[in-house]
Amino acid sequence: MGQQYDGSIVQINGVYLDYAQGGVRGDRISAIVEDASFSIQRGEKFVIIGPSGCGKTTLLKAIGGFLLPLRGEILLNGSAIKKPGPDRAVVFQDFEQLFAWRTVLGNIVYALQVTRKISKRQAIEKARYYLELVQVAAAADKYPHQLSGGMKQRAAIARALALEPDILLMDEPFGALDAITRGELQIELNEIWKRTGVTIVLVTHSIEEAIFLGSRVLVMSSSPALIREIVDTSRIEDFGDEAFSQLSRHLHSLLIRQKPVTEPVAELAGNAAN
Ligand SMILES: Nc1ncnc2c1ncn2[C@@H]1O[C@H](COP(=O)(O)OP(=O)(O)OP(=O)(O)O)[C@@H](O)[C@H]1O
Repeated sequence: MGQQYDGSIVQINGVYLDYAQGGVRGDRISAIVEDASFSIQRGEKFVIIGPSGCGKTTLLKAIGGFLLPLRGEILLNGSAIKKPGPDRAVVFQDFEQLFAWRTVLGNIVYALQVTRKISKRQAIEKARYYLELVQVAAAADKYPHQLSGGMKQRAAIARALALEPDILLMDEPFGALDAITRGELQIELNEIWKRTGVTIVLVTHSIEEAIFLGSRVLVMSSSPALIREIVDTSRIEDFGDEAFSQLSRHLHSLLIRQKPVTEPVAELAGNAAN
């Protein structure tokens, strides 16, 4: 509204989000997300972190088009988002995202056939390519109940990628996995991102995961649900290095102590608000 399009893949201008119908009461607004403004660049891994219940999923839902802003606007490639679409594929935390009565391959072929005008042969070819990419090709003919949690998540990621969306929206995708599988999938997600260049918007509770996966990390606060800071984490490669620890302390202080750290992290973190 009045804000010029800045060329980014997602541009959020003064957005208020609420689940209540008619949440505006006179001048007062009771919103879950208040006055959010930021942009997500094409091809970045944009991570959203914040205390439980602060509105991370709500923000993701709004980018997905499942929830329309009470005020403000969300632009996708310069046009206001009005509804969900296959240009934004979603992966949830829940293991039960696949149709139980279809095989892994069948799940992906079905998703492709309802969203893309391609033949069954092309859909199978594409599905096999993405199953290979996320290293779950051996389970192509299995049903979801025959898979481990990690394999189900891989299959859900393959299905989302097969749609070749502009944006992959991921809501705590590894939150229900054991630590070892989670670590493996984090590494693989970085590899998949390097190979596909897809824009990823990912919600997590984990500071370590946010730094490891994110190009930038948006830190939200609760009550009120505002954006505290957007931190540049693009140069961090490894869990072990000093820069990682420094950013981890900085995010920890924003999230847990809710006050800025005194050490000079600004240079490292940068102020990446756009
Ligand atoms: N469908 C809904 N209807 C009404 N209120 C909702 C709905 N979904 C979420 N909320 C409320 O909106 C607020 C933000 O929820 P949201 O799920 O976005 O938070 P979150 O930061 O993702 O939380 P968590 O980290 O615990 O998953 C919470 O107070 C929640 O109770």
